[in-house]
Amino acid sequence: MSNNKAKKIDPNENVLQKHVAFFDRNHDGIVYPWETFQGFRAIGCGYLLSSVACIFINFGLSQKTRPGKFPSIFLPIEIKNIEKAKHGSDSGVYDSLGRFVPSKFEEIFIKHAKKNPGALTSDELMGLLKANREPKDYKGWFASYTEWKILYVLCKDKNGLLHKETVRAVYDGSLFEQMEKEHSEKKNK
Ligand code: HEM
Ligand SMILES: [Ca+2]
Repeated sequence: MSNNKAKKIDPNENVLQKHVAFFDRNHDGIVYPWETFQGFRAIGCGYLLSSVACIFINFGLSQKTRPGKFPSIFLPIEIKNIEKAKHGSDSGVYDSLGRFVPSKFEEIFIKHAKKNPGALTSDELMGLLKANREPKDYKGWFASYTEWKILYVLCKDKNGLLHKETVRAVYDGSLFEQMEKEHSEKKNK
C-alpha cells in the first residue's frame, strides 16, 4: 500500500468498532450482508470474494453481536457489541473490549519479521498464524487464516511484503478508507 502514514491509535478506544464501521455504509450502527458486500467491492475486491465474504462474515458474526435475541434472517451485525464477535487463535492485538494493545502489535513484528524489520513475508505470516493457534480451535484457525490471508493478498507490496503500517491501519479501519480512495481514483482514471 502506498501513503501509509504512521498514526497513533488511542489504546483506550474500542477501535474494533472502527474496523467494522467502514462496512456500515449507511451509518446506522448495523452491518447487513449487502453492506459487507458493498464495502468489499469499494476496496476493490471482485464479485466472488465479496459474495463469499459477506455470507461467511454475517453468518458467523451476526448472532454473537445480538446476545439473547432470536436470530434475524437479515443477519445484522451490531457494531456496538462487536467485541463479542472476537474469536480464538487471534493475535491478541484487540483486547476483550476491542481496544488496541500496542505491546501485542509490536510483538508480531519483533517475533516474526526476521527478513525485513517492519514487514512480514508470506512464510513469516504463516509462522504468526501457527504461533497464534490454540489447540483444536478450528473455527479460530479458520477465521484468523482468512482475515490475515485476505489482508496479505490485497495489501502486500510488489516484493510480497506486508508492511507494519498497513497492518496497523487495518486495526483502526483507516486502511479500508485508504483502499477505497485508491480504488476509486484508479476507476476514474
Ligand atoms: C477486507 C476486509 C477485512 C480484512 C482484510 C480484515 C482483516 C482483519 C485482521 C487482520 C484482523 C486482526 C486479527 C488478529 O489480530 O489476529 C481482523 C479482526 C477482526 N475483524 Fe476484520 N477484516 C476485514 C473485514 C471485516 C468485516 C467486514 C468484519 C465485520 C463486519 C470484521 C470483523 C472483525 C472482527 C470482529 C475482528 C476481531 C477478531 C479477533 O481479534 O478475535 N472484519 N480483521
Ligand atoms: Ca448499516
